Amino acid sequence: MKIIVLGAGAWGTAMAISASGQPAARHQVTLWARSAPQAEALQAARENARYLPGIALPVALAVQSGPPEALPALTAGADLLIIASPMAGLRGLLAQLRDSAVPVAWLCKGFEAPQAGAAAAFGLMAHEVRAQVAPALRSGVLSGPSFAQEVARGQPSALVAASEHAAVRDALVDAFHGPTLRVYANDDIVGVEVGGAVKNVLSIATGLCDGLNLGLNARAALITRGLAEMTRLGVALGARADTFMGLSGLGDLVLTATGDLSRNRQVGLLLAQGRTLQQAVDSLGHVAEGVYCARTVVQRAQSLGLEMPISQSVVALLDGRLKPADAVAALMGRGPVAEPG
Ligand SMILES: NC(=O)C1=CN([C@@H]2O[C@H](COP(=O)(O)OP(=O)(O)OC[C@H]3O[C@@H](n4cnc5c(N)ncnc54)[C@H](O)[C@@H]3O)[C@@H](O)[C@H]2O)C=CC1
Ligand SMILES: O=C(CO)COP(=O)(O)O
Repeated sequence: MKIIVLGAGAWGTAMAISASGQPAARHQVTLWARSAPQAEALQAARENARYLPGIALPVALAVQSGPPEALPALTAGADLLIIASPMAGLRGLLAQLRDSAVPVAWLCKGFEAPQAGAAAAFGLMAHEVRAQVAPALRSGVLSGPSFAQEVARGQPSALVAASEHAAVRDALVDAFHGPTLRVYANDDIVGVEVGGAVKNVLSIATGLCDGLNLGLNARAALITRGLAEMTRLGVALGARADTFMGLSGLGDLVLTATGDLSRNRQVGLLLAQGRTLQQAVDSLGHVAEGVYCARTVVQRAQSLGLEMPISQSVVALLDGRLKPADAVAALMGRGPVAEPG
């Protein structure tokens, strides 16, 4: 297959390495960076020293750059396009690809920030952005528990490919399923996207919990009640409940709530140490999507009449309305609730 990965951060680079194959070549893969100097640095070092240091690019992996306006021409002969930008870059890239006949999948996990002058009062899921700017595109999402460093090193991982189009799901399985990476198919794109977005907010909460040394009981309670929150929002938005017991729900939540490679978890750990949000974000050098989508998660829940107490506490913390210890007190001080619920 001819695959073009748009976005040369940690995750785009890791997925390009995985599809390209090492040592045996698998697919014909091009990694596109929006900045020419970044593409030149990648090409010269054959390594993404800025975003994924210490991992060599496969010999067969091509690197390109160019203005986004050139993407329709660059991508015309491909079999599959992968958008690997943060959520903030999705709308612009989809707009460039709106007339493409090539299947497209995005890797970003979050809700888009509310757009100035938009009809909707709150931010959108990725497939809702696609419906606005590229309604004819055949598209989907690839998500699930997957730290870039581990996938790039060929350590065993599993992902979920979600799309309403069987052809898109099949293209993603053909492109990425292999000896070290399993790709499961799912037609519940709402569930997979909600799982990928909300787990980022919950990872900030568990980072905070661990940074405050609240203990393993507290972390298990946060993960479990967080999963209930995530499922409640997803089902209200049209997802199937069982999707949240899969890779992009429980799987990604467990990974990023407990794994120190998670940038969102790192934000929580740093806030617990008394760093400001700005200091925490600046020290990462990578995007932590939970910081940008937490408010939207809560707004969408409130617009549906739902409570998401953990996510609401994260928003209050990010906004500076609550100090870490007060966020814990607010959660523990809630009245009794029946389970499941
Ligand atoms: N790093 C990981 O392990 C994983 C990340 N993801 C998701 O993938 C997305 C990207 O994450 P990373 O690659 O880790 O981020 P990163 O912070 O390592 O790199 C972001 C990349 O996107 C580029 N970029 C930023 N704004 C852009 C725009 N407007 N248009 C085009 N490109 C733009 C940057 O130049 C940079 O190359 C995020 O939504 C993240 O949640 C998903 C699974 C795993
Ligand atoms: O989504 C991820 C792994 O599945 C990466 O999580 P972070 O963005 O928190 O690093």
